Amino acid sequence: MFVKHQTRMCLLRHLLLPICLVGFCFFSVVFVSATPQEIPISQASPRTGGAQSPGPPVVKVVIRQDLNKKILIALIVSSTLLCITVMMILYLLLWRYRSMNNNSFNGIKGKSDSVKSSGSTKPVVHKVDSVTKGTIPVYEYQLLESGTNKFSDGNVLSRGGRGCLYSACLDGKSSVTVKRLDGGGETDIEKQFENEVDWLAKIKHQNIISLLGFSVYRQTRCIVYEMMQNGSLENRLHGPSQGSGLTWQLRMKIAVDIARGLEYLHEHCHPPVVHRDLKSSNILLDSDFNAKISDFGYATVLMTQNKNLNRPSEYLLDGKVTDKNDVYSFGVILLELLLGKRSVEKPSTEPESVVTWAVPKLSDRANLPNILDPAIKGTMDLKHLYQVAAVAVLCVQPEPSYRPLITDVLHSLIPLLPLELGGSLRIL
Ligand SMILES: Nc1ncnc2c1ncn2[C@@H]1O[C@H](COP(=O)(O)OP(=O)(O)OP(=O)(O)O)[C@@H](O)[C@H]1O
Repeated sequence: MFVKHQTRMCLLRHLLLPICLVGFCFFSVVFVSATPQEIPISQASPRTGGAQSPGPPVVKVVIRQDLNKKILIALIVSSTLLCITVMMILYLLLWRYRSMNNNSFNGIKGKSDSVKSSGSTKPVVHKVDSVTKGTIPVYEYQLLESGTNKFSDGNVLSRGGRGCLYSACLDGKSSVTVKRLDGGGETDIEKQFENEVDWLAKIKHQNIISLLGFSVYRQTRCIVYEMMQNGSLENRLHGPSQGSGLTWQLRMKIAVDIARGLEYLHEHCHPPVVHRDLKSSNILLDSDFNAKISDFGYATVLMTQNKNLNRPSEYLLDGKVTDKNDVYSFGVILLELLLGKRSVEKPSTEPESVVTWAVPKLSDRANLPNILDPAIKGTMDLKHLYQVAAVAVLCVQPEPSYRPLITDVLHSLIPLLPLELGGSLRIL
């Protein structure tokens, strides 16, 4: 409503000048037409007595010079009117073209007609109705531009396949993360952008990344998220620190956090949501190592290509997507946490999935301590280790129906996590 009102006001403002000019011309015409057209000159003879003799005829004298002047005025007025009408049409067309160009986005299911992000340089944040419920702040592009030092290289957190991620300071205090996607007209990027914003606008959970807002400017789409200071789980496990900062307990906390986020998607969202792109690079860690699931770009989009080898084979075969797909991906992450190996190792020849590498070895649990991530060797109760490994193997079963529900996974992990980290394990 607010945005519609604003649009109407803006239209009125733009039309005011032409309306005034037309009004002025209209009154000029009325005024000219209201002046006498003829000047009658009567030459009546003096009346004598009661007898009335027919007087001489009234002579109407039309002054020729005056007539010419009126024709001239009429011509000027009509040509001015014509000019103004043409100008008004051109002006309206130009205004419409400019507003379409500045805000060509028709996504978020039509809601972003309301996105008025480029008209002014004022750093204003509007709140508009989200797709379904709640509100999503719409940031002015200029605010994001200044918050990221004009999207400078110094602010780049990561360069992804679909765009760059920047750190930004929007209110002068806390920092946020801005994902900038260029090529918004391309349907693939547009769809992912819409998916991401649509889903995150609806989903609010402690273990799912928070959407702070978005912006649409020409072909550029930006999504603003909360800052996750400890980056991705992938980077923590396989980056320079090689998992040394992640203790056994912290790894269990991360596993439980992910399972909680997934349980929310599968069991508490109506209809259930399948993430479809769960992997360690999409698990983000905040300053307290709380894990949150991110990247909902594929949450409902049917994939034609499968870049993610974390995904189970049936995904490729018949394209059916069930919540068990996410359970498989969760199992892969659990194996990464236990073994410290990447989901897909890329040696010189064939890439090998951690599943095909680890599952045969895990058939004999006595092998487990030998293949465990060296960073956590000897730091946990062996019974707990076997239990977690058994859960991981169940999750990556080739047959989806043999995999457990994420809620069962969660409830088998909670007793292994200390009370102070959100589990139910009491350490005496
Ligand atoms: N909110 C955030 N706070 C801090 N770092 C983040 C945040 N979001 C993403 N990152 C970092 O940026 C990396 C890339 O994230 P992004 O979502 O841009 O990936 P992507 O471009 O979708 O790549 P891919 O398609 O391979 O998943 C993450 O792995 C993480 O390290």
